[in-house]
Amino acid sequence: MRLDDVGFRYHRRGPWILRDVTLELAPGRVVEVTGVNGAGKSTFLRLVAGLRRPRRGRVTGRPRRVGYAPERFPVAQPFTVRAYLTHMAALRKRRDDVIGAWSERLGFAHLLDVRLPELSKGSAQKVGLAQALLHEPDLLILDEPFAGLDARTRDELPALVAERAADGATVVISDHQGVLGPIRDRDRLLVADRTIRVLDAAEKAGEPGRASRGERYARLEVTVEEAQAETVEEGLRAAGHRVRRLS
Ligand SMILES: Nc1ncnc2c1ncn2[C@@H]1O[C@H](COP(=O)(O)OP(=O)(O)OP(=O)(O)O)[C@@H](O)[C@H]1O
Repeated sequence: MRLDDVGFRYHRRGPWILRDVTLELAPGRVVEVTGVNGAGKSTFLRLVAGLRRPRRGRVTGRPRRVGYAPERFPVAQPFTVRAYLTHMAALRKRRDDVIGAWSERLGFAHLLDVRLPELSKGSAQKVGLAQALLHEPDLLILDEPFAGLDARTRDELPALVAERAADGATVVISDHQGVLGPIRDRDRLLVADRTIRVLDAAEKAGEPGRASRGERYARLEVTVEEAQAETVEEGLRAAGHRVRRLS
């Protein structure tokens, strides 16, 4: 799957959250998405999942079977866990017995008859994971899946992710807590300065790649008329500079 020159903002006149995003997400790879709070990781994952459409550029080659677990599973629904997952399985043309298998594996089988609003954060997270996994998606997207999980499930997750990838799926995950550590062979993307770049294997998040090769940088503050801001910003980016818009 590819993203070409993708740009996104939530509102027509709102600030750009992501711009000039060009990258490929390959089958069979685990891709970790890093970046500081508010950088745009969740927004990127929603674009990858197809829940948001880019305002600019194109997303092509998205696999048909997509599983997406949001950062917070929406519990404000009047169903039991079993009824909810039965519905999700039917939507995805899977038999009910996948529910038993996933609830055992993720350790919430004893909660199948509890209503969603009554679940703890961690248990709700597990139900969110189960609905994303039960149809064996070819593109699996997990937004901070480790938040609130108990240690047993947290330890199980890297294996689960590696299994999907071994099956040929692309797995894209934002991970604040470094739980993906056991998966050594993974790609890493850094969301920063309203765009996304691939991190070198040795590079740490937050360190500009070229600076680590000993180049020197200067920071300029440039003031332009508002009507020209976008053109100037685009011109600077096109010339290869890193640009951050302040207002
Ligand atoms: N639905 C929305 N409408 C308008 N702006 C939004 C919406 N969702 C996110 N944003 C804005 O987009 C920017 C990026 O947010 P996003 O949630 O993608 O970042 P993040 O890197 O996932 O952050 P965190 O690590 O805190 O979850 C933020 O400035 C946020 O306020």
